[in-house]
Amino acid sequence: MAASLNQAQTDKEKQRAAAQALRWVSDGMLVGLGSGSTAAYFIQLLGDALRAGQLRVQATATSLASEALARSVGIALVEPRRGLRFDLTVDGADEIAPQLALVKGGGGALLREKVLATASDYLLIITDSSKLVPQLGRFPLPLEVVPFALPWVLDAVAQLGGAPTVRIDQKNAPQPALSDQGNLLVDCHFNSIPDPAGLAVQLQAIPGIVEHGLFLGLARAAIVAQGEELLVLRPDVEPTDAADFTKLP
Ligand SMILES: O=C(CO)[C@H](O)[C@H](O)COP(=O)(O)O
Repeated sequence: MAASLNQAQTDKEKQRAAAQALRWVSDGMLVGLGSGSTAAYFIQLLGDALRAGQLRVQATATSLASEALARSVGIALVEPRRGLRFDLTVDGADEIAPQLALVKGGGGALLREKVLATASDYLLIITDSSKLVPQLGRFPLPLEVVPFALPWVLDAVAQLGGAPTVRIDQKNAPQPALSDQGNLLVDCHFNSIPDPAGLAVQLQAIPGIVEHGLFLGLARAAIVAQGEELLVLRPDVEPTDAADFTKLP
């Protein structure tokens, strides 16, 4: 695992991962745009490439913030519709464990992120090295929860050992943070998640949880910047130097 980095080093890694991801975008693709700071770097670079006439793509974003950024950099957006599938979705992550098991939703966009990941032929994750973990659970697992169901969801998650807390809107404390869909966000402090698939089944069975932040079996590859290295991680494949790839592996 990487030594801890300062903010400037982390930002540099995020930018390098995002720049590599741009090399995997082909002309004419329909692209899903992720959320968070690493995805924002990618959206900006994609906008640069479009304005320079190097690429033509259309996109859909996983959050209102990413949608606004995409518009501002000149990316043509398509609305959700039946039959719509994405060639590639590029998104960040809060944790990456072996086999590309992920925790996502630190930015509260987990529902739309999972919708687009599932509607994509290729989910590519881009992160700095701090996101690599041997096991999921150190980062609090986010849930999107229907407000009416909150008390019972908190009881049920506490019984699973998740030590749930309702996320606060930092700009409007002590008001709770709301997702783009107007739902509440609950962060679950499991500390370690030895059986992510089993936990996902248990969470899906709790009424009122609209979505959880475990992304299992969805990512096809992750580009992880680690200092000067750029690694491509894939399930069941040894990490590879990103320089070996100029298109989707
Ligand atoms: O899941 C997410 C948002 O819901 C983000 O992808 C995740 O929080 C990573 O963010 P960042 O790139 O800022 O580290």
